[in-house]
Order: sequence, then C-alpha cells, then structure tokens
Amino acid sequence: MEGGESKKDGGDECGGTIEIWLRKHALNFTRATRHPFILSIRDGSVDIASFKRWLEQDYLFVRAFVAFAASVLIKACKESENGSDMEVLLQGISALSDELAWFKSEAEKWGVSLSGVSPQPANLSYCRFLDSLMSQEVEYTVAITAFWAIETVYQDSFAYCLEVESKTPHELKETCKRWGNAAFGHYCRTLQKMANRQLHKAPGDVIKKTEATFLQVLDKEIDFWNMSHG
Ligand SMILES: Cc1ncc(CO)c(N)n1
Repeated sequence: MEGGESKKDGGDECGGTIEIWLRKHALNFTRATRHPFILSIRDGSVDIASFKRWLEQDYLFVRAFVAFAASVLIKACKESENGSDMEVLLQGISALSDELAWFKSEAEKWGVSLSGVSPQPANLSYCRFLDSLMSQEVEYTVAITAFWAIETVYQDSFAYCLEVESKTPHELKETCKRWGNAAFGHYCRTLQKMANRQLHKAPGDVIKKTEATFLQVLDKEIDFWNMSHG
C-alpha cells in the first residue's frame, strides 16, 4: 500500500498510513489543532474564564483518559508483537499520574475548585466515546491510533502556542509546555510509529474502522475546545 516494504515499522515519517491520513484529512486536523481557543491563547487575547472552564473540564477528561490508557495498555500486552509498545504506554500512564497532580495545583493557582465540577455534554460525549473504545472487541490498531490522535491534537495545538512569534500570556506558558514540549512531541511520534506498524499489517476492514475512529477523535476534540466558550 505505502511501499515501504523494507521498513519493519511499516512506514517512515512521510510514508505511513497515518501520514497519508494527516494529508487527506488536513482540514479536520487543522480545525482540531488551530481552534479559536488555541488561537486566542497564541495571540494573547484569551478570556481567562474560558481557560478556567477548559481546565475544569479537562481535569475530568484526563481522569477518564487514564482508564482508556489502561485499556490500550492491556491490548498492547495481549496483541502487540512488539514488547516495547507496552513500555511506551506504561510510561505514558505514569506521566498521566503527574498530569492529574498538575491539574490540581494549576486549579489551585487559578482559584478553581475541581471537586464540584460536573462534566458538560461535550465532555460526557467524549468520555462515552472513550468507553466504547475500551471494549475487548475493539482492535489494538483502532485503540492505539485513537490514543495517538488524542495526544497529538494537544501536542500540536499547544506547541503552536509556544512558537517564537506567539504572544501567549506568561501565566499560560506552563500549561502550553505541558503538552507542547519537545519530549511530549517525541512521545507522540513514537505513538505514531506504533499506530503505523499496526496499520501496516491490519486487514482492510480494520483500517477503515481506524480511519473513521481517527476522524471521530478530531470531531470530539473540536467539540471539547468549543466548550471553553461557555
Ligand atoms: C480533550 C483532551 N484531549 C487530549 C488531551 C491530551 O492528553 C487532553 N488532556 N484533553
């Protein structure tokens, strides 16, 4: 399909299935990673009430995301022929533990109480979608690609807010660095290789299902950013 027969990972940075999809669905990807909320952080015009709403809702999302990450880890242990997938995902889960602690301290910094927050409809819908991907019937290929996409939307969005020309307010730099930093970028590229490797050996129906799931993730991410408008 993509010709890279000599590559054991099923495709290099420009020739894997994921790279093809990123080109094919560039508009959707851009909508998810260059959302008005992100643009407002980058140009310094961000409404702090919107930021606080995002912070509250994302804390709840990350708690649900931990369970999804655990389900992807289990699939990797059972299905991946590559033992290093499990190690990458285990490290990712350990980073999510730091992330939850970070949300708590960040909320305190902004005077936001996380204990009484209830999830908004877009958040509930995203969490239900994650739940559906946790089922045993969902292939590792589908799950690891969704996992990659979820992390990558944040990486790409927040890295954009850290570019030299950006006017991101100082108080939000730390938030942007959480996902926009180079190490997180490297982690996302590792996840991308893992997804590509799976897709390279997947049957056609699973590839189709994975592409549809990727597009669903992008839609859910856009709806999630929309919540910040209140
Ligand atoms: C909604 C959302 N998508 C992706 C991430 C990345 O972990 C996050 N924290 N929240």
